[in-house]
Formats: sequence, C-alpha cells, structure tokens
Amino acid sequence: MSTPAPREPRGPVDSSRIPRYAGPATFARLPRLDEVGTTDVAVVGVPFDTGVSYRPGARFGGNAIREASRLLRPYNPAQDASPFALAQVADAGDIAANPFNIDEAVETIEAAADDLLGTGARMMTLGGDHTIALPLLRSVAKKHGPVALLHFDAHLDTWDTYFGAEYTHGTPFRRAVEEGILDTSALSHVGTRGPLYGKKDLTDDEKMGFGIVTSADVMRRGVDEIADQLRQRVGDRPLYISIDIDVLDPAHAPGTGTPEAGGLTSRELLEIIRGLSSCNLVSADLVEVAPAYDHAEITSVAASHAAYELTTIMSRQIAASRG
Ligand SMILES: N=C(N)NCCCC(=O)O
Ligand SMILES: [Zn+2]
Ligand SMILES: [Zn+2]
Repeated sequence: MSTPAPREPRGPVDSSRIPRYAGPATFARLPRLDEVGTTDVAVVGVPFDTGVSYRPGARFGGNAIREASRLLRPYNPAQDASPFALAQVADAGDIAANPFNIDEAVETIEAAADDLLGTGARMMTLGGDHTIALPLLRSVAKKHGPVALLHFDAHLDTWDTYFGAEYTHGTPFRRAVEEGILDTSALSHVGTRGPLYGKKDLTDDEKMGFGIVTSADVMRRGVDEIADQLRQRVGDRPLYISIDIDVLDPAHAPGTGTPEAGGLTSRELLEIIRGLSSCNLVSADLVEVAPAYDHAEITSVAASHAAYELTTIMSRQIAASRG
C-alpha cells in the first residue's frame, strides 16, 4: 500500500548560508523532531554505557557523531539519492536511560523505541554501548515479528553473562535469540576477529543460527562478493542492521571501548553497507563510539558516514514505497 508523503520534507540547515560549525549539532544538521512534528526516519541517541566490560565512554558517542556529522552533505552519490529530500529525517534527541540501573535502562529504551516506531518511523539509533541493541530489537520485533540481523562487529556479542549480569554489551544477541525476536534463518556477524574465551563461543554462536563473515574474509573475498552473500542470506525479510564501530580497525576507529587489531577499513564498511541498499532495512543502530579515545574525530566521522549510508537506504525505501 502506498501512503502519500504528508508534506515536503524539511532538510538540513543550508550550509552555504549558515556555517557548518555554527549552532548546536543535530545529526547532519537536520531539524529536531519537535520542529517537524512527525518523521519517517528518527535519528535518536542513547547515551548509555553501563553495560561495558572494558573502557567506558560510549555514553558520549551519540553527541560525538552528531558533531562529526556537520560535514555530511545532502546528496549521496554512492547511492544516487538525496536522503533528506526523499523522506523526512529528523533528530529525535536522546533517550534518557538510567546510568545506575541496567534493567531499568533497558526497559526505558524499549518503551521509547515503541513510541517512535509506533508513529511509523524507522529508527537510526546512535549509541551508547551494544547493550542497547536488545531493547531496540525487542521493539522492532513487536512491530515486524522476528527480524533478520546483520551484525557488524569485531565481537560476537552472543556471550552468556558477565559477573552474572545478563544485560551487557557482550550479550545482547544471545538474549535476542533466547527471546525469539530474531529470524534465526537470516543472521550473520560481519567483521568478526580477535581472541575468544574458548572454541565453545563459536559452536554456541553457530547453534544460535549465526553465520560469520570474518574480517579476513572481507579482505580475501572483497566487498562485492560479501555484500552479495549477505543479501542472499537476508532476502526480502525485514532487516535490522547493528553496527559496532569496533568492526573497523583501530586505525580507522581508535575511539572505542574494546578495540581489536585487524579490522575493516572505513571504505570497506561503507561499501558493504551500500551493497545492501536493496534490503528491507526497518531500523539500524550504530554503537560503541567512545570519543575520549578518539583522535581528530576519526571514529566519529567514520560513524557519521556509516549512519548516513544507513539513513539513505531507509529514506530511499520509504520514497519507493510511496511510489
Ligand atoms: N560489544 C563490544 N564492543 N564488545 C564486547 C566485548 C565483550 C568482552 O569484553 O568480552
Ligand atoms: Zn565489538
Ligand atoms: Zn558489540
């Protein structure tokens, strides 16, 4: 069914009139949600990092990405699209998650996502640590049923518990499988690498239904072949993409909490995302940017570009569905 666009989307601040570095930062200098009322794509921050196992600081990731996104321009040549003209994209601000109580934070994030998705918007969430993917997936699954998942990360994040805690940044996808909110015939990690606790990490992960495209696979087989394989795995199912910025090599993303050598380049990540542009992307997150360890915004610039590509995929699809 095609629904008419309610009005012309309001785009970013015109950077030929108002310098890019002026004023408070919203993602890509887009309007705030309260300035447009409703939106097709909501860019929302989740400043929460109580779930981390190593360096803290991802609570500042969303605002660092917003700052770094001032230089994004309105036409995306790689996808031949003007994402902010095809659909309304707006910055919905931050979800106020309790930093002292993980269970409560997880509930708050799920409820806020329910509210946004309930308006018909798709979400582009800026973390925050990877814990937040669980409540976001819960909310997405309430709307779409179990979803396909492409998870870009150095880590599996299908571990069981840390210090007895079930909700951490290393465990969201095991919880999600246990809860039946993922379509276990269409799950893949991308960019996996680095030391594990034991081989069982991999056998458990495989039993949950995940495929793995390692960082070395990307290097050996190339981005086009990898994107083809991922597209085939996902088909036309509703797809959620979760990007942990540590999927990038620390040379491309030093500003993160659990860095691992031997990762993707930012160019490889962006090209793989673009190769997924025909997938039915219902929402996405980008997590684990920890700006205190960053230099010259290397990490947050890469993150802002990845979020831009994801947003472009969503707004193209929204425009296409309106005909
Ligand atoms: N989700 C991220 N970034 N890291 C998970 C690492 C879990 C660990 O330290 O074992
Ligand atoms: Zn990770
Ligand atoms: Zn992760």
